[in-house]
Amino acid sequence: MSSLPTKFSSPPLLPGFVSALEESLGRNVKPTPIQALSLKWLFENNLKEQADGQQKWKEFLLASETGSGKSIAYLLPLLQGLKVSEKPISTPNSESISTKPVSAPEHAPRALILAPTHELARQLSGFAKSLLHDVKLRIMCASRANARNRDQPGFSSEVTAGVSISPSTASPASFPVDVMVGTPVRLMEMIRGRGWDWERASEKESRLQDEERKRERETDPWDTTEPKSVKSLFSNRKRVASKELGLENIEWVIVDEADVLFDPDFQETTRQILADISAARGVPMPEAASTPTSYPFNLVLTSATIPTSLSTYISTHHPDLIRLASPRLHRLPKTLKTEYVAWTHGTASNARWRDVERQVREIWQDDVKEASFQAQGSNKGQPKLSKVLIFVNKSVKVDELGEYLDGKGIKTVALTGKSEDRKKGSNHHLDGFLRERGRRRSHLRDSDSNATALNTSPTSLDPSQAPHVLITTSLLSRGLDFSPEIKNVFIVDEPRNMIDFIHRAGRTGRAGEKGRVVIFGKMKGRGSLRSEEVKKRVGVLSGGASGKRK
Ligand SMILES: Nc1ncnc2c1ncn2[C@@H]1O[C@H](COP(=O)(O)OP(=O)(O)OP(=O)(O)O)[C@@H](O)[C@H]1O
Repeated sequence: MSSLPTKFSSPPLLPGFVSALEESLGRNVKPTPIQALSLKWLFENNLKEQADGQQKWKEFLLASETGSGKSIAYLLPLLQGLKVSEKPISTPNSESISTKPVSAPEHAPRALILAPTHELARQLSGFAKSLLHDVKLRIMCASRANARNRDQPGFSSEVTAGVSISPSTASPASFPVDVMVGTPVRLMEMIRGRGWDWERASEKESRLQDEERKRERETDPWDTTEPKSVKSLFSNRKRVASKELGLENIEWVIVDEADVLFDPDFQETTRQILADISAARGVPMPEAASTPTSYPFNLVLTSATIPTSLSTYISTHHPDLIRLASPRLHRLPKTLKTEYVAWTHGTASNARWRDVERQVREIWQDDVKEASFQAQGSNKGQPKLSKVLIFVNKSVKVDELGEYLDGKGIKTVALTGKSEDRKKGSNHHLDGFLRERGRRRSHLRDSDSNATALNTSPTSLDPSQAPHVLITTSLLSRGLDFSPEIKNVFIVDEPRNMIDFIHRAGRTGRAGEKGRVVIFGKMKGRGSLRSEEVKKRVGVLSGGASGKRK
């Protein structure tokens, strides 16, 4: 362990990556434990092999607690690997383009990043882009917002590093994409050809992604067995449109949130994509192989939790995969405090919502007290109130709670798999809740007065005008890097299992910041045994620290 790198330095990293990291995360940024492991094993070894001319395809698992920086842990080796082996970009007049077959797919990236939701795909592509201010590579998010109109060729304004492509000037050939980020379903659409029933595909994707809908059966809340597989997403589809994504150039595949993407719901699609890439690169995979699989590309899986299904998949198919795990895997981040709140008005929905409202208001009262204590006589104006992220188990409860709080003058964003806003493909429905990183933010940090002026207009500070509460199901519990303004996560319904709990709780207390998880439950009398059990199990995840009961 002593030989693990303790700083990001160049070399081995290209100087542009070090400056981008410092710009985004601060001058004295140091690798987190999982990043140190990845720099050593994934990055340095790769360089050595490159130097010896003996490069082999690698398989890695990066496993560490939520908010511990797994994205950078894989992005650095990936982006540098692509940059170092980059070939000169073709110009529009070059031979390679003029001889390109008319039917060739629009994009032939060198890397794919798979994520379970389009919100995460979009955030990851933005995150990768923030590392590419100086080192230029092209990132594209394969979200629906970028999909071509069915009747109109061309593609819409897109995310690239350094270059913004607009529909009028965009030519995939003149701006070849290096990294494509997307959900398995959307990527499959691009690989196999869109047209195999777009509407049904999107409906099914929403259904798969909405944990509440796929797990709305009564189970032991601590049961981590996965739900039954759904039928193939692709069996009955017509393929009419041409393929948008060529796979023959792919050298890296990252499977983010691998435990979800290899669970029985997604596994078929994920593995189909891997098999398609393999075949495109000249190594067809035998059908229904339960034997070890060697893909002709680097494969990196990441996860904050390793359920049995993922572990079994890895042991069966990738016995040589190198597992890099941080010491705190399957623990809650150290900076996360857990608290328990008893239902005081009974457990019927409306009674519960009153307790939830009370807790939200208490947090804001504390914020006001804290702000006035800090201001001490100086007139600093309206205080900034914390944002609260609330998880419930069912979509119908998301809507109910949203309506209740809105009725009480607390503006909310209530999101389920079916929410219309999600279908637009951008992340605007999460504005104010997701973390913003990159040049703009670090510039704001350098000039606090400007930041204050920009972010604290009276309307944006007023929770009856600007949403300070986000309500959702487990749908948004995976991978999203929420703003540090979300200091409180409420777990209103009993968590279905500990894996689900870890991911929900882990939306706060990220990157060493303080966070608080409030777990509601029946704390006395009949039905309180469940809460006792929850408390015990959460205590184990926190390293034995017991939470406070109100
Ligand atoms: N070395 C570092 N120092 C400080 N902050 C960091 C560092 N590396 C990453 N971060 C920040 O930590 C936050 C969490 O990172 P990231 O989203 O990659 O975590 P994660 O491990 O993937 O979490 P999850 O399991 O929830 O997906 C991000 O805001 C990221 O910018």
